[in-house]
Formats: sequence, C-alpha cells, structure tokens
Amino acid sequence: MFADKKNYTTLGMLTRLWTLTGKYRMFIILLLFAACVVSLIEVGYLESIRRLVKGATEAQFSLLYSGLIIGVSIVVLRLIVTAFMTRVETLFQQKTLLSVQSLLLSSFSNTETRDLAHYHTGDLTSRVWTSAKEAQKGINQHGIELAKNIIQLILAFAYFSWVNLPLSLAIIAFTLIYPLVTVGLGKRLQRQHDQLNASAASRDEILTEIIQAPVEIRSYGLAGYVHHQFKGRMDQVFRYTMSVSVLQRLSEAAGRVSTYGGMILILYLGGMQVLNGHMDVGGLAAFLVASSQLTRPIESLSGLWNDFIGSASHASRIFEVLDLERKNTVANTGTNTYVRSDTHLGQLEKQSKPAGINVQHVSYRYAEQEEVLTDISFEAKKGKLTVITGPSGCGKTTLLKLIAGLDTPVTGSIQVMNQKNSLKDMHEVQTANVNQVYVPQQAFIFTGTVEENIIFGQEEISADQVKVAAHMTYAHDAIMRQSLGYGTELQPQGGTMSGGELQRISLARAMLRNPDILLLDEPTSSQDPWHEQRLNDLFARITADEGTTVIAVTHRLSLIERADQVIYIQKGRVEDTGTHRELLDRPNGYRSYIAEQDTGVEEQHE
Ligand SMILES: Nc1ncnc2c1ncn2[C@@H]1O[C@H](COP(=O)(O)OP(=O)(O)OP(=O)(O)O)[C@@H](O)[C@H]1O
Repeated sequence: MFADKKNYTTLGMLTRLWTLTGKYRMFIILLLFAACVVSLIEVGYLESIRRLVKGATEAQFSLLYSGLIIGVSIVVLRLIVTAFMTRVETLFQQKTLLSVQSLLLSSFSNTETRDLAHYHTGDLTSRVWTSAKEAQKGINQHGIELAKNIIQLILAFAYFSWVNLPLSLAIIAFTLIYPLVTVGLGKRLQRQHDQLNASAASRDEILTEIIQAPVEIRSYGLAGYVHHQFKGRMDQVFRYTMSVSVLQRLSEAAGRVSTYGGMILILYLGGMQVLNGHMDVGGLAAFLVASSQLTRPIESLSGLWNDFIGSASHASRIFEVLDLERKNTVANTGTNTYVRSDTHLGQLEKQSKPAGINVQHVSYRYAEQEEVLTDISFEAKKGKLTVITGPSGCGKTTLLKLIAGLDTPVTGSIQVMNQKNSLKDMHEVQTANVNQVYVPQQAFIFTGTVEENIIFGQEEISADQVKVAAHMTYAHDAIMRQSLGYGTELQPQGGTMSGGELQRISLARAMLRNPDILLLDEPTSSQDPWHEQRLNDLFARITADEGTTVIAVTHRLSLIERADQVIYIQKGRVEDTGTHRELLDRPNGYRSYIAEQDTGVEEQHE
C-alpha cells in the first residue's frame, strides 16, 4: 500500500532534497558568492546612511556629499548584482525543479501498478507540479535567503560593533526574542501545512474528475452535485489556508513587536550614552535609522523557518511517492525475469524470439488483502495462443499484469524461456532482449495525431509502416474516415473516434512493435462480430506465421475456441488447463461457465 511515511524532521527533509539535486551545486556556489557581494554592499549602505544622518545633524557638508556618493554607487551596484542573482536563481530553480519532476515521473513508471492505484491522478499531478516546485524553493530560494541573511548579519554586526558595541549587543539580544517565539509556532504550522496540502490535493482530484467527465455530468444532471462537492473541498482548502495565514501573520506580528521594541531600546540606551557623553546625537540618529540592517536579518531568519516548514511539507509528499519505488525493490520475493526493450519493427530476427513464458507457483495479494492469485502455474508456449479465462473477479487481469512485469508476484516466478526451451541458462534468459507488449483493455490515447498515437514514441518509423500496422488491425478504414486521416488529433477521451476504433488503434500500436510476446486484455471487448473475427484471425496468424507468443485474457467464446491452450481460472486458482474441447469434457465447472457466457451473449443480442 502506501509507503511508510518516514518521520523526517524539517531539516532532514530538506537535506534529502538537497542530496537529490546536488549535481547543481555550482549554482549554489555562484549564488553564495553573489550573496556575499550583496551583504558587503549593504554595509556600504549603512555607512552611507550614517554619513548622511550625521552630516545633516552636525551640519558637516563633506559627510553629506560622501554619504550621497556612496549611496548612489550602492544603489547601482545592488541593481546589477540583483539582476545577476535573479537570473542564476531562476535557472537554478528550473534545473532542480525539472530534475525532481523527472525523478517523480520515472518513479511512477517504476512503481508497481497496485501501489499507484491508490493515488488519484489529480493528487499525483499536484505532487509533480505544485509540491515539486514548493519543495524545491526550500533549497534554492529559502536556502539561499538563509545564507544571505547569515552573511549579512555577520557583516552588519561587525560594522555596528565598530560603531557602538554595547548598543549592538543589546539590540541583538532583544531581537533574538522573536525567533524564540516563532519556533514555538512551528510545529503547529507544519501540521496545518500538511493538512492544507492534503486538502488541496483532494480539491485537485475532484477538479480532474469534473474536467474528465463533462458528458456524464450533463447526462446524469450532476452539475449542481459536483459544484457542491467542489465547493466543499474549496471550503476545506480555505479553512486550512486561513489557519496557515493566521499562524504566519502571528509570527510576523511578533517580528514587528521586536522591531519597534528594539527601536525604543536603542533610543533609551543610546539616549543614556548621549547624556553620559559617550555618543553624539547624530551618531544615535544614524544608528537608529540603520539598525534595521541588523534586526532585519534576524527577523527574516525566523520568518524563513516558516517557509522551510512549508517546503518540507511539500517535500514529504514527493518522498512518499519516491519511496514507493524503493519499497517495491525489497518487498516481494517473487521474480519476473523480463528485460524489456524498445526494439523496432523488423529489427528483430525471427529466430531470436524467446521460446515462451513459464509461470511457476505464482501467488499474489493486493496490500494486506486476501490472496487474489494462489499457486498459479502454466507454460505459454512460443508461437501459440494462450487464453486466460474465468468468471469476473477471478484474477485474470492481475495475472496478465504480473506476466507483463507491471507488478511482481508475492511468491513464485515468471520467466521467459530461452531458445532451447530450457530455463537452465538463467543468464541467457535474463539478458534476452525480450520485445514484449501489453495491451490493456482500456485503450490509452494521448493528445496527438492518430499517427503519433500508433507510433507511440518509437523512432524512425515511416508512414507506410504505420499504415501496415493499422491495416493489420482493421483500423485503417476508420482512420481514413476522419477529416485528416492519420493526421487527425485525438484526445485522451478519444476525440471523434469510437471505443472499438480506439481499441483497434491501440492494437495497431502493439503490432507496429512486432512483439515477441503479446499480452492482450480483452482485446475484442469493444468490437462488433465482424471485427472480432478479423482480429481473432490476426492473433492466430501472428502466432503461427511470426512465432509470436500471445497470451490473451478474454470472456469471448470466439477467441477461447481458437486458443491453443485455455487456462481456466476460478477464485484465483488454475482450475484446469487444456484446449477448449478438452476442458468441456472434464468435470471442472468449465462447461457451465461457458454456457453462462453463451447465455450472456444471447441475452445481449435479444
Ligand atoms: N488495485 C487493486 N487493489 C486491490 N484489489 C484489487 C485491485 N485490482 C483488482 N483488485 C481485486 O483483485 C481481484 C481480481 O481482479 P482482476 O481485475 O484481476 O479480475 P478479473 O478476473 O480480470 O475480472 P474481470 O473479468 O471482471 O475484468 C478482484 O477481487 C478485485 O477486486
């Protein structure tokens, strides 16, 4: 199920984030260097203020002029350095963000489907987008800000100590009250941040559903209902946003108290020094005006803590997903020895095709639930059509996904056999360049043209090859009926093509890859009888002529009858194995299962 949520501290979280994007340390060095320059400039700014105020109060024109020249130079320098820093910061932000997002995306593709199935698309999207961005800010924005403030504080303290050490110590001691107050609010703030992120994810979930199902919403008259649901989630987000804002404002207010309190303290202590003749009025005025350069870094250091807490909360959402992948590499004892490749059409020699698949004592369960597959064993021979059938919910799709390597068996093994039809040479098996394709029941269509959907990321594929594949699966005519033929744009919901047509497009995508092993989940479920028979012919042809090993999950009698071997599953166990004819003659419940399929078909036709 979900990855165990590790109890990282805020700093632990940020450290882990830092190690993820460590290859961009060069940017950090540049930014730290720029932060040092900015801090030095700030000291020049202090000196400019001191000269201007002292010059004015003591009527010293030379001080006024020099203060002005220093001030103008500082402003120009500051502009240049700020422009440089902004560029480097933006670049750094982009690079590290992309790096974390790529990690997350690769984690999605390496995480077993059962684990990802617990997450909503909207939630995962917000983790890749919002959380990755906000978490990254912890390092490349707040982290830099932290370093900048520390350097600034050290330099400002050195400068003020030179001007007036006792007053500087007093003001620092007073300002330190602020972080002590705000750190107390930190834990509460972190909890509120976590809840805010969770409620924002739940809002994104419903938003995705509303956008994905406009037809269903209209046809069921659900506009009011979904609006109500959406509003409910928005209200929840609003409540947590409010709590977070209030807590943040509270700590900011504490900062303001310390600023004003600090000024009063300076005026009081400084006034005493003036009366005792240790300081002149001009010096005190200058100290007061410039003192914010000392107190501001301390305040913003504590404010930064709140920002770190926010980033850490987002970082935990990222790590939760990244840990799913890591968890999977250690959780299962079962094995699956496919090595998949991006082999192109025609590149594979026929004789290199693996000899088949051996499923041995496979058991599987989803998370803590009961076993859905128990001790499944069978062999799918090379160049043969194996059909897996059985009542709804018996575990057919689960088994096919295990064979496809999308999940790993809890126990048992699934192995590709080598040419000698033997499993002895495991090294040979494991390094075999197996070209295997899994076609899910629901055609996956992405935004792009029909041609792009068939090519599906392969390189160096010609338009003719795409057409050959579409002809093979009887998708060509339907494609040509579209306004732009193969150039017609499709959407994830399909656009203007029917469910059956999209299914044939997704099968054409598989054919284009000329697979050694073809795994099909209900490949004809959306087809009319004519297309169903043509596709059945195709599956039989590619097994006999091309030597492709086909394993299909189906309830359709027309495909079951053509199978070289039928694996009949009941309640997660192999009840019997043989040809359709053989199974019908045995006392295994298969005959009544098939009779029910027939009745179902007849009822549908009535
Ligand atoms: N992601 C999941 N998490 C938990 N349980 C699941 C998950 N997917 C499937 N199951 C359960 O596993 C069992 C087998 O499901 P599976 O989809 O493999 O059955 P099936 O034989 O393919 O069914 P059908 O013919 O209806 O498609 C079912 O009881 C189902 O509820």
